[in-house]
Amino acid sequence: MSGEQPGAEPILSIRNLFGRIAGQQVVEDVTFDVPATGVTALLGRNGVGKTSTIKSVLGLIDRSGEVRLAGERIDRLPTHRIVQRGVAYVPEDREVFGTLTVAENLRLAERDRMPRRDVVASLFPDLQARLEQRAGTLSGGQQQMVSLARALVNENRLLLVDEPTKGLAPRIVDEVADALAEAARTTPILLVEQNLLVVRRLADRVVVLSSGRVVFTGSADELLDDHDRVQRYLGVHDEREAA
Ligand SMILES: Nc1ncnc2c1ncn2[C@@H]1O[C@H](COP(=O)(O)OP(=O)(O)OP(=O)(O)O)[C@@H](O)[C@H]1O
Repeated sequence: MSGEQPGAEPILSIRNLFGRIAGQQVVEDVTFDVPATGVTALLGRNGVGKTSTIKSVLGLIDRSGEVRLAGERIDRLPTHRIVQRGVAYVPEDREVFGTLTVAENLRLAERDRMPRRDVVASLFPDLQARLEQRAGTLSGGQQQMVSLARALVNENRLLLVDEPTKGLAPRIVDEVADALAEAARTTPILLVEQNLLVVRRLADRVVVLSSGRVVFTGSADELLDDHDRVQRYLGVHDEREAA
């Protein structure tokens, strides 16, 4: 957890964001900030629009509204320009190149002149032993490590990470959370996460969506300590049930 400086400029500022998929409104007038340090968790029941919100920020779906990265408007930029400005995306379902090796997957992601291979090696020692293995033959947890490593090999200003622990065994969930905690020491993260134990461990702030709209913003502890709210917004009693 980090102490946010009061009044510090947010790394991401979202105002009145709308997103559409196939003519359907899936993000409706969403407004929130991501502070310049720590982890902000984007929460909500299945299908409320968490992934669509991230995709709207990145310009991966049709969107309107105002999005600023450290004060600079990015809502009219194409996705590759947003990524070039230092926004990394770790999509849901990993999306590694299955027929390529781990090393090839990592090399393709290198954007900086001095890629941070040492950071990746120390965060994911297991991958170092598997550099020549085809990514499609890795376990789900190992593929998630590749997906995270592809983001962390570059220096970023913001990480957008979508459900990184989905479907993983508890021990692997801990490893992924360890890597995110380490990454968050230097880079702010907007994290979509269903596992509330992970949210409790990593997140400073939470933003809760319902039907494409923001229904709660506040500290992670404020939400998670309020079991009625957790039940109402997330459909589970507490973080143990959600895990
Ligand atoms: N490609 C698509 N075509 C049509 N509808 C879509 C598409 N992708 C998402 N949607 C719809 O948009 C809405 C928001 O989906 P989204 O994936 O953003 O929700 P989510 O909160 O991330 O859900 P989950 O937690 O289940 O991943 C849902 O009603 C979903 O069915």
